[in-house]
Amino acid sequence: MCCGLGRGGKGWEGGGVEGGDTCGSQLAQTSQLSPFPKVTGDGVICTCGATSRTPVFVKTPTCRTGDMIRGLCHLREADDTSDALKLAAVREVREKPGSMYLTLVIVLFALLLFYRYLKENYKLFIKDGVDGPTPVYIFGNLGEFAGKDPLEKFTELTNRFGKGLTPSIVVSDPDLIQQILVKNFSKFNGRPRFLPFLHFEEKEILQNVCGSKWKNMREAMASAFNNTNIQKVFPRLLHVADQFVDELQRLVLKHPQGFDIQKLNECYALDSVAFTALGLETKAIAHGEECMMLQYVYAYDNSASPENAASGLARAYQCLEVLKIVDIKHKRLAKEYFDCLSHHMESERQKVNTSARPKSMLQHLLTYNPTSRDHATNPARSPLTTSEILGLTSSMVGGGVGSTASALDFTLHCLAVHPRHQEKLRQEVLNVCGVEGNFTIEQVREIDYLDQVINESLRFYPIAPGVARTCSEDCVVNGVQFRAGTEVRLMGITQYKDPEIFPDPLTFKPERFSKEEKSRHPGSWFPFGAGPRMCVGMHLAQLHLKVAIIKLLQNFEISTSDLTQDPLPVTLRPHLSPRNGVHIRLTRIAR
Ligand code: HEM
Repeated sequence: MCCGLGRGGKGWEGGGVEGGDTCGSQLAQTSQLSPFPKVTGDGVICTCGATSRTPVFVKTPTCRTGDMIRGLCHLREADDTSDALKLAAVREVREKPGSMYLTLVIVLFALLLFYRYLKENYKLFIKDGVDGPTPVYIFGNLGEFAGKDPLEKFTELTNRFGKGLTPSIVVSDPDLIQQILVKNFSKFNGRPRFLPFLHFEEKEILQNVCGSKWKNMREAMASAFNNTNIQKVFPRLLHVADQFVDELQRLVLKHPQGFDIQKLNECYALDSVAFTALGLETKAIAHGEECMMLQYVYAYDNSASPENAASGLARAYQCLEVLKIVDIKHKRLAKEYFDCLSHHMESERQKVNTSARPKSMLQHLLTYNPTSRDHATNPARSPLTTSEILGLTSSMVGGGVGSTASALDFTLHCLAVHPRHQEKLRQEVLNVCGVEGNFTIEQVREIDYLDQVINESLRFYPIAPGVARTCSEDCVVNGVQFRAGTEVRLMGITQYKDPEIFPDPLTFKPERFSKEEKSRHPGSWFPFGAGPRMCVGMHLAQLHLKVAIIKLLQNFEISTSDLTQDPLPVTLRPHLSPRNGVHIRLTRIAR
């Protein structure tokens, strides 16, 4: 076990998809308290002007940036002033030697207090017996992550400090993971802030809320994603998948030597999530990047991505949330996007009143009304407010689009570079679903090997390399001390490459997920999270992936192109995504 990484900078947790942040609860705790006692009053010499009585410039910690700049300007002015003024200043200082000394003593005392505070804080993990890299005051272990791939750094730290606990606190022990996510969920039910630049409406999304509000919203959302509702929206999914295949056909004619399929996958993910879950036709496949909703998804993901330096810093230092003002594009798009969702929600509300049965998850939410009996047994259950429904609607787009698109990217890449597995899968697909045309949801669920291929792709390229929770009360789990307020990161990625859990981990072997070989510790495989807060859209997501893959395999052979890179270079946006696109070549299967 180890501890003490500086928080922020590099990290991942997207649309509910969490990852191994470069984190450090030591730093987190440092930043929660005001670092300096406020030192003002007569005779205190500072750059703030307001409290200064003399032209002597000493930077005190109470100064804000603006004040500092102003102070520095004063200093420059002072340099240029006449000797007479300088003499006057010196005289004034000489006249008040007592106040000078007093100021110095106060400043030194404040510095001493601050140093002791830091020292105590940075001993926290040592006291609790949690081993880890030595943190630097203020910056934690942030420096160790500078210019490095955060996933590789986490793996290196796990190797250095063993499986168990690593920074802020990162857990990679299957038993402890299971305990935290499932059995001790009541003490670890919150999720750390992963979107530093939230705009007003985004605060109500499921990924961000906690406590009884989360419980009520989650129950409503879980009931909207039940099996019956998923079955009802299945024909819509087939419809979007047909558009996906039509567009592929066009791209194959235009680029017979291969093309980058990443953007089209994003469009498919948005159109399918929006049409099935919200009953909204976004038409991203038709309009591409001109689609406003797609632009919003990019901006939203970017605002949580470590690729975005401003938000990376704001994740590390909460006070830097002010940098949100530079996130202008995201702000503009968030407004347009929420206006569009509100408008759609109202029109769906009209349809609910006129049609007998809800047809999308959104319509289910609009009619969600826990009975008074439910309310008596569980007071957290209450009808949803309009802004909660809007928040849940947005959770589906924010949580579902980027992650589904990335999962499709990686699975198609794996099929392109492993033609033998692709052929085996195609044979199963054709046997069950036929060589062309539509199929039923039951047929989709029959294709076992499809599950295995998707799981193995998620193991190779985990969209969510880990998930995160916040500890709500001091507790000891499996002999390990957790303090209230600590952020706990549960790492999957280190286990997915562990030969003791997944033998021969660098080989793509879907069969390791077959029923015969499946038995493994539940805390060592959780691509959709685990416990009460796991991905609420998992079943729908799997269906989206499967339908696209089936349609594609019915129509095309997938192979590599000259630009294919294997393994695929990846990045965090904030979930794991291909960094330079997904270059494949498709060949139409002749019938
Ligand atoms: C392959 C695609 C997907 C992957 C890999 C994925 C993965 C995840 C993960 C790892 C979490 C965090 C779970 C935890 O903290 O234990 C999560 C949360 C969430 N996901 Fe997904 N997800 C996918 C698709 C979807 C889809 C299609 C939707 C909705 C339509 C969705 C909606 C959500 C929501 C709302 C949450 C937050 C749940 C909560 O906080 O209660 N996800 N997802």
